[in-house]
Amino acid sequence: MPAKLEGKVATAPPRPNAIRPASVAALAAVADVHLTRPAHADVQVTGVTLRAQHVVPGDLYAALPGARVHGADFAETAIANGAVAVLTDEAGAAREALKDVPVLIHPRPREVVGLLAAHVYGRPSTKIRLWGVTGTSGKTTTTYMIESVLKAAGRKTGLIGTVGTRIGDEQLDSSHTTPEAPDLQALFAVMAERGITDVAMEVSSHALELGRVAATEFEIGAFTNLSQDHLDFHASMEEYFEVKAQLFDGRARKEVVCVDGEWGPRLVKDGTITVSTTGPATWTASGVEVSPTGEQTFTAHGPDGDVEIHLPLAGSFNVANALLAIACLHAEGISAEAVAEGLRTVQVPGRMQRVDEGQDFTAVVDYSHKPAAVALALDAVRAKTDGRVIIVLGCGGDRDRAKRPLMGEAAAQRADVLIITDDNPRSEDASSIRAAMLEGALATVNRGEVLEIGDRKLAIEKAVELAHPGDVVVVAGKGHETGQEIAGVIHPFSDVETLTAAIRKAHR
Ligand SMILES: CC(=O)N[C@H]1[C@@H](OP(=O)(O)OP(=O)(O)OC[C@H]2O[C@@H](n3ccc(=O)[nH]c3=O)[C@H](O)[C@@H]2O)O[C@H](CO)[C@@H](O)[C@@H]1O[C@H](C)C(=O)N[C@@H](C)C(=O)N[C@H](CCC(=O)O)C(=O)O
Ligand SMILES: Nc1ncnc2c1ncn2[C@@H]1O[C@H](COP(=O)(O)OP(=O)(O)OP(=O)(O)O)[C@@H](O)[C@H]1O
Repeated sequence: MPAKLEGKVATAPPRPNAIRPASVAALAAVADVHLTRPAHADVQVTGVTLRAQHVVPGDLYAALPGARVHGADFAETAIANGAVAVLTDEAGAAREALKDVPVLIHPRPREVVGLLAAHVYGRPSTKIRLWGVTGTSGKTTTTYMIESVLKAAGRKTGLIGTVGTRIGDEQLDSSHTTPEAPDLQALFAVMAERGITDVAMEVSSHALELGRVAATEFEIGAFTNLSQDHLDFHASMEEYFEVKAQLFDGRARKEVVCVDGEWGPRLVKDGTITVSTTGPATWTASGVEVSPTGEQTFTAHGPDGDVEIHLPLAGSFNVANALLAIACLHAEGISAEAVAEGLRTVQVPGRMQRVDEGQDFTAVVDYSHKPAAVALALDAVRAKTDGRVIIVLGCGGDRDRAKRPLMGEAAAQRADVLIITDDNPRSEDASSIRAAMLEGALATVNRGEVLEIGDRKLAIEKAVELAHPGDVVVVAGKGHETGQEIAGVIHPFSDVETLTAAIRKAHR
């Protein structure tokens, strides 16, 4: 019985026009894998994909063993869509559906799929300059900063990350922060084909662990910070760190590391460029001033002198993100003028984004969905108000359960009103997620009151209703996202739109 295809399938990623076909025999040699049917050695492969629904004629279908299903369960669909060869493991190769196609067998096929895709698409990462940013928080923001400055410097840029993918000014949706290896290699090839010279990209720990950035050469590897997250996927913080550290094992020609906190210093070796907001480093900042609307000015001190920075983003952590971007850009010879200009105009959707309907309190949407980020976001708004801080906060389902009480704790310690609500419960019972957050919130010294309102729209409306003049309402967790995933179905939901509507409805 062929497996049931998933209803929710992300849009197929773009493919390059110019393809250099490779024979399955050549691919078997590249990845040093066993080819089951040498009689088919000349079959020509023109693309690679690991999603059966995205196969186009001429593709190698990578049927990977997954945590939920085996890719070989979808081989019939892949072949019907035109797959001419399959990469899989021994178990996959035994499937009846594969009896007539050439099969490349590897004990861990995920490890070689990136290499094969890079070969088929002509090693595209060597044709562009890749700026890779990893770390728990700040990846999106730092890549947006790098992209904005590179544009100001006249480069043709691409961007790959959580909010979306950009090829020049064309915007595509992202289903992952870092795409799967074949999609990523195809994307690099498309970007190179369209004359993109520089690509700022987020490198998630999932990507490093799952080989999504195999056969990818980075010009710059940058590290923001590490705090608790994804402990459903990584066994411990130490393992999580070791995975992040893979970006600094020779894959990048230049390494730039934020050494604030305990983890960054462990990545420093001879030649590492460092940045810090708290101690000595190659790049430091001084004279940080915050305007009433949260914009920041500061002086960045680097090896060749100072750069005056005006940043339209609130939060002290954005000074750290900016320093990291500045250090990367300086290492690549980008002028101080372009750095100042690009940072002066940078905008990052859903990150400390203000919603201003002329109301008498401040309203902010922020993508903070990790305990450390919640703490920093609340500290940042607290520093700017004499009023109360009200936060609407949830926690995702089917992800790191250990962080739920810590999210509740971080918020309850800092907010005058914490409204615990839902945020992508996915397949889980939303009330049990809220209960775990509540447990953390009630186990600490609360600054104020804690409410529980599951319905996110009602929770946001309640926050607006409770706000007094001069207060700050923070709607945290979803940032730029446009949907709420409940029981496998994505319901349209935007924090910015909901907050805007709530303020208008309340005539504030
Ligand atoms: C832990 C993780 O990342 N898992 C990814 C992994 O899942 P898996 O190996 O278990 O695969 P599976 O779903 O069992 O499927 C097995 C094989 O069958 C294929 N298949 C499966 C179903 C189908 O209908 N058709 C089909 O072809 C799949 O493509 C796959 O090759 O491979 C799948 C196929 O690409 C991914 O969808 C899946 O991402 C899951 C859904 C996910 O949510 N990942 C998140 C956590 C993630 O990667 N996040 C990071 C960033 C996190 C952050 O920084 O906050 C990211 O880079 O996005
Ligand atoms: N350097 C930083 N240190 C701590 N918190 C940060 C930092 N930069 C951003 N944040 C917080 O994290 C939130 C997400 O920021 P951003 O999207 O840039 O991080 P990210 O690493 O891309 O996150 P994700 O991996 O979840 O996509 C922000 O809204 C802010 O609250």
